[in-house]
Parts: sequence; C-alpha cells; structure tokens
Amino acid sequence: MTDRSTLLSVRDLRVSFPADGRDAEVTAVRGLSFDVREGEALALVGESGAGKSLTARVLLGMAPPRAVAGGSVRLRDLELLGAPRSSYARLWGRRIALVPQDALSVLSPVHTVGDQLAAAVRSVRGLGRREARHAAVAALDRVGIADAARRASAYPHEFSGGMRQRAVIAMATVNEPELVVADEPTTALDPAVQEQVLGVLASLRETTGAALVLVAHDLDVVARHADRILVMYAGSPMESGTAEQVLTRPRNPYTAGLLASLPPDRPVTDRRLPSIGGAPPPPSELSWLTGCRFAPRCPLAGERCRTHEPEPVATAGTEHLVFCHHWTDVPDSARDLFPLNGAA
Ligand SMILES: Nc1ncnc2c1ncn2[C@@H]1O[C@H](COP(=O)(O)OP(=O)(O)OP(=O)(O)O)[C@@H](O)[C@H]1O
Repeated sequence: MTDRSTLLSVRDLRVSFPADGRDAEVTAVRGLSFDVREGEALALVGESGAGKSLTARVLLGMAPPRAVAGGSVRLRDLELLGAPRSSYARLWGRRIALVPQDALSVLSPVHTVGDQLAAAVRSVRGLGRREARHAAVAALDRVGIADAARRASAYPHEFSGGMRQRAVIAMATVNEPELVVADEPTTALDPAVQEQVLGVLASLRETTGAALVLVAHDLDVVARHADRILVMYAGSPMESGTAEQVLTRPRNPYTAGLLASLPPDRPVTDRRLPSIGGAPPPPSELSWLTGCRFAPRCPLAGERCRTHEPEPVATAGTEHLVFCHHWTDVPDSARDLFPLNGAA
C-alpha cells in the first residue's frame, strides 16, 4: 500500500453547527486529519454521534445546510472545502461518488434501473444511447447481478433489497470514480446479503482501482473490508492505523472498549457482553468539553485527560496514531480494561 499515492487528504477538519437562538453551538467534528491512498479502503468507525456520516458528507460536498466546515479536504491537487456546489456537481459520479444507506433514496421508482444507469453514463461521459446502455449493463454485471441485460429493464421495486443496493453501487461506480464514499451501505440488509454487498465493493476496488471511505459501526465488518481504520468518538479522532494495528493491538482505551464489546467466542449460553459504561456526550455539550472527550467514560482517565486534549502519538512509525495520554498503559487484552459487565 505504501507505494500508492495519496488521493484524498483531510487536514484539521472541523464541522460545527452555529447556535441558532434555540440550540447552542454544536462542534460535531474537530481536529480530524487523514489520508486515503489510491485503491485503499479506509473505515470510519465509532458509536452513534461520533461524526462519521457528517465527515463523509463533507467529503462529498453534501453537508447539511447549517453545517460550517473548516480545515482542508483535498482530492489530489484540488481543494474541495469551500468550493461552490457547481464544482462538486462536476465531480459527483465522475471522480467522487456516494453509496448511501438507503437504496430507495437514490433510485427513481419510475425509471428502469438500466435507464437510470445509462442516464448517469450519458450525463458524465456524453456517450450515445447504445453505448450508454452497454455501459449500464456492464456495470450491473460487475456488481454481480445475474442476467444483467434483462434485469436492466426492471424497475427498482422489482429488485430484492440486496439487488437494489448492488444497483446503487453500480450507479455510484458506473463512471469509475476515484473515490467512493459508502455510508453504512449495508445497514438495511440481512447479514448474509451484507457480506455479499461488501464483497462487491471490495472486488470493484480491485477492478476499477477506486479508493473507498467506508462508514461503519461494526468492527467485524471493518476487520474484513478495510485496509486502514480511523476510530472517532464524539467528533474527535481517537486512533488510526492499519486494520491490523488498530484491531489487534489498540492503544486507545476507546478502541479497546469497542473491541471488548464484540460478540465473544465464549459459550452462547453466556450472553454477557463487555461494554463501555455510560454514553457519549449529548451534542449540546460537544462545544465546551475540555480535554479528551472520552475521559468521562475511560477507566484510565486522570486529571490531565480532563483538562488537556491529547496530541497524536505515532506508536509504530507514522501509520499508527493514537490520541491518548495513557496509551502506554492500555493492556494487550481489551477485556483486561473492560471486564464483563454484570458478571455473576
Ligand atoms: N443537521 C444537523 N444539525 C445539527 N446537528 C447535527 C446535524 N447533523 C448531525 N449533527 C450532529 O453531528 C454529530 C455527528 O452526527 P453524525 O450523524 O455524523 O454521527 P454518526 O457517527 O454518523 O452517527 P450514526 O452512526 O448514528 O449515524 C451529532 O452530534 C449530531 O447531533
């Protein structure tokens, strides 16, 4: 991976929602920096409210209307942050694309899947009808839809949920963008279909060379489908590195807590799962919290954690970055830090 060049470079990203009279300011993302290399899959991981979706939307120029973003988001040499919507519109589908959670939000119910794909091809590549149809069928074939030429004439409601999500991936990748952002792309699907759809995204990366930013909250999923992981908590980065570094030897207590909560390989009769006590801070508190945002729930937190925000520390070269004052105290076994809750 290291010989691949950087495709996307995010530096000190900050996203906030200004106070509007009724609600206080919400600093939903702060101090986020990461790179995505060509063809690489980076997973953004964290509990609900971590800022994963918001970050993904900012990358695509699709942040909610009141969001104010600062910092830098560069796609190769192009600074995207602050670019007008018309600039983004020229990139959508062509260089960057979104695979959303909900297929029905992007597929029109009144046009066939093939027509929608062909329209996307024509608008971006300016091909004629016949060639666009050909590209549409090829895209459906690439995402594993059997008998793609015939299925292209079906309407979205005639597809199963898994097929619709494949069609959405075909739509996002039909013009071979450099970067695909997938926001919990399989949440609405059952586990077997989830794995198939994620497999489709992985094989597309191989065939088209696209990089992937995958928003996920399931560590099992990212273990199988990400090259690198960025763990977020309450809008702040906690840890980033290769999937192996982060998942096998987490150096941030928050990552350890997430790992300790994974379904354990212990007898199915024992359903107790370790979990991180407490809950993430409510949005209204995000702007005035000092120090490490995870400190109130962290078993290792000391006074310094509550007052000083941790700087990133590189634990193994520059790949594995940890934001924690106590990273050297994190035990190798996540469950030593987060023992079983409710143990008898
Ligand atoms: N339109 C909005 N207006 C105000 N605050 C918002 C808005 N959208 C998101 N936020 C705030 O931004 C924070 C991050 O939200 P985001 O949806 O990115 O989290 P997430 O990590 O993707 O969580 P989930 O897994 O639940 O989708 C939350 O605190 C949320 O309240």
